[in-house]
Amino acid sequence: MVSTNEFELKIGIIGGTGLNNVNFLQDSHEIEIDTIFGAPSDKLLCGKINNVECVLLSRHDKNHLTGPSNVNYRANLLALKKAGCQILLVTTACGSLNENYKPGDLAILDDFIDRTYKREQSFFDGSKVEFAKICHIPMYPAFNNEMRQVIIDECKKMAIGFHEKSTMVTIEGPRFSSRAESKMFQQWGGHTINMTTCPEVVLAKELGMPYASIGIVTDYDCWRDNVDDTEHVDVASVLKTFKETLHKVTNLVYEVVPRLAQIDWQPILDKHSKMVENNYFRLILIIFAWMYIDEPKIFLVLFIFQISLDFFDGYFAKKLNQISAFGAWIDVVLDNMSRGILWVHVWRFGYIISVIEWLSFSFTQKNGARWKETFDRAPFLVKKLFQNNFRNPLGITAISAGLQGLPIWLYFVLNYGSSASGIYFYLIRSILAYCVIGRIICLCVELWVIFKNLEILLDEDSKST
Ligand SMILES: CSC[C@H]1O[C@H](OP(=O)(O)O)[C@H](O)[C@@H]1O
Ligand SMILES: Nc1ncnc2[nH]cnc12
Repeated sequence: MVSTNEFELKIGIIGGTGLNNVNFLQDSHEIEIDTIFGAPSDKLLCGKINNVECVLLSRHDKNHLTGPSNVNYRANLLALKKAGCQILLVTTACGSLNENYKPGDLAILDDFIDRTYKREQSFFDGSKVEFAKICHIPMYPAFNNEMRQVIIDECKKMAIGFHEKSTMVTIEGPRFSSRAESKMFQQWGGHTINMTTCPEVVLAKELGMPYASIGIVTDYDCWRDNVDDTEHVDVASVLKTFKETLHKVTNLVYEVVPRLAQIDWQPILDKHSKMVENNYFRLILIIFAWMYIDEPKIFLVLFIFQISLDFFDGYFAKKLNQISAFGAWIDVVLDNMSRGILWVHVWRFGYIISVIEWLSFSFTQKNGARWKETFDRAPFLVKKLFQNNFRNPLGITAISAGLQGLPIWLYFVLNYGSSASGIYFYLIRSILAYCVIGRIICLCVELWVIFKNLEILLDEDSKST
């Protein structure tokens, strides 16, 4: 039995250069997975190592036709997550920036220096509702220490030449470094150098997937003085050393995988379910607020409390790396529910607003690749609204004032507004006018989303008949 506490571990393994077309899984079969960020580098190979479920993905595809800058790292990680993997074990062929890290050695990464500049570094780029918030993910520790310790223990047992720590410098490539760069990276404290750790390690963190990387030192890059020019890195030398080292890596993975399955991963991955519990609490508050809708004081306390819970939940989720696609989804569901209750109460035709909100939500939840197309060709207003995750004057007017603020303000005016006089009267009316303008902007965007997606659905229907 390989699971602990009913938890069935599935390990995602990303094979780097030299491991492109090596199938070291038992009972394997291929599956194809698409993601909202596009297709991964290759089909996924599902199988087992010592009875532990694993999913193998070739980083550069089986034929190594995808260069390091063109790897769709987001799709790769999301596809492995979609395939049910909770943790990621990866390999990377790397150069050495330190005399002690010899070709043929293994380096267990513990830090990185990012020198890439052409890659998508985050799922949270504002283009997907599933990843709608801004995510300032902490990067210490970058690599999972439980996994690193298992790899280190197994290297010791197997008497493999290895290094417990390694700061990886990831360059953009595809070219190797110049000598001046290579020497500079040494001075920066880099031990090893490759072209793929970034943004892979960053994206794994964003998805909350523990990640460990085994570096296979294949060359001394080009910083060494007084050596023959033929001893500096080139693709042939990388592949030659890799070939000689391949058995070490696969043997190590065979030993590491069952040991990883003995770790109790549940508490480590539990951060996610904690967020779900907070959302249950929010749901209860919304239901109570609903029950007290005719008693404004109680209603407003409960309602504002659940909104602040949403705000702090989002804030701490980001700080504690507890962000999940489910969290983002349930957030919007609860928002729509609570607003729906208000709209129906404050206006006879309020249900129409709620229906429009739910309809546009249902369309933005569609994962098909064509959803992205709708945004690529969006009118100016829509693009502007989504810019910087709604953190722009138009976004704040539409989302904060129009979408969130207007129904609460209407409720407030309905219960307290009529007694206001003098400057308060004008203040209340001015805020109301600002919120109404925001709601009209929202309405335009929602209607655009709905009609654009209806157009796509009808188009798909007409093609299939
Ligand atoms: C073919 S040499 C350069 C290439 O090798 C490494 O690939 P990976 O990290 O996927 O093992 C390195 O990062 C470069 O992409
Ligand atoms: N010297 C090097 N620089 C960048 N990537 C590498 N992959 C293997 N060796 C490398």
